[in-house]
Amino acid sequence: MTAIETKHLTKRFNEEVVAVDRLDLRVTEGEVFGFLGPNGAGKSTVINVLLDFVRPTEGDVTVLGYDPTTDAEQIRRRTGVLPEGASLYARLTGREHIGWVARANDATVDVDSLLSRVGLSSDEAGRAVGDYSKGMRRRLALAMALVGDPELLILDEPSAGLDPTGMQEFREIIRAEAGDGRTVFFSSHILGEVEAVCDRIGILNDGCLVATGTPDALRSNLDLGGTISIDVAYVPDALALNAIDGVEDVTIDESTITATITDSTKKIEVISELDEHTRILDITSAETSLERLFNTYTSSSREDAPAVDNEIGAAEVGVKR
Ligand SMILES: Nc1ncnc2c1ncn2[C@@H]1O[C@H](COP(=O)(O)OP(=O)(O)OP(=O)(O)O)[C@@H](O)[C@H]1O
Repeated sequence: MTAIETKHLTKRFNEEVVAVDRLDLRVTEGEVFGFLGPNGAGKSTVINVLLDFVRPTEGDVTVLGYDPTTDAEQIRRRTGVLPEGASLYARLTGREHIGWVARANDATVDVDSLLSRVGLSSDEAGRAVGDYSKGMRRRLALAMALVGDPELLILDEPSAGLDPTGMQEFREIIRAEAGDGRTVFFSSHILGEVEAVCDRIGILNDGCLVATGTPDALRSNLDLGGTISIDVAYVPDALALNAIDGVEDVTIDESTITATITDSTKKIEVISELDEHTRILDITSAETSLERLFNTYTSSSREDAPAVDNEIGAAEVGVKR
């Protein structure tokens, strides 16, 4: 079943600002969907529309089968939200925060067990939030979003401001909470975060969805290739690697030859060419990072964004379910 669907969703704030432009998006129930885009791409606006904090200018939206403009209450009851700048009260303890959210939502909750799911010990739960680290605050805010056991979790930039260890811990918690069929929709401009956690990614640029798919499928669809580094016994005098179509930037560092491969099928030609002229000792091949893929999609202006080719208007390149 579909957890989130938008059809031709457009949000204009005024004549000049088109924050979301004819967005067609489908998130399946139970998947972890990463909504990725640079600052100002329109991610928060979409989230605000899903929760009826902002009304669309045009288009249709359903969340868990409900229309936010008429049934926002139903959606909010079934959805846990971690907003970008979730505010906490310095004098209240972690436990008191959870109790307060539970009362406001009329939910029963085992406070300590919920807090331990996000990595806050019973001892920490009793401390005032003013003493919490950034990571602890973020984890508490996530626990608040989990009160009531929501079907859908919407996380807006969940790891903002966390250090790499904090981000890693947060990723693990999100992955664990995504079990049991819960849908997770989270926005980020940090590619590594999305790549590590999500089943599927949608890349938003200038209010338009420019690609959707699994991280692997997005990478292979663009065939951005990667690099190959080959350790050789000696570097041959004449090397014709640059002459191979799809091979660029050949560099030699002592006995290591490295080349950028823009067409991944050409790796084997590079190896054969070297094998003919020297003795190969070792081969290291690295695929293109999703970083490059992200840059490829988001560095383009709306006019020259990569072609889109499916019924929802973005390059859907495979769904892992
Ligand atoms: N209330 C508003 N009034 C006018 N313009 C707005 C409003 N809210 C957002 N915008 C504009 O809409 C565009 C999209 O903003 P949005 O906050 O949705 O992007 P974002 O992808 O969430 O960015 P970030 O990662 O920086 O939070 C931006 O140009 C922003 O300035």
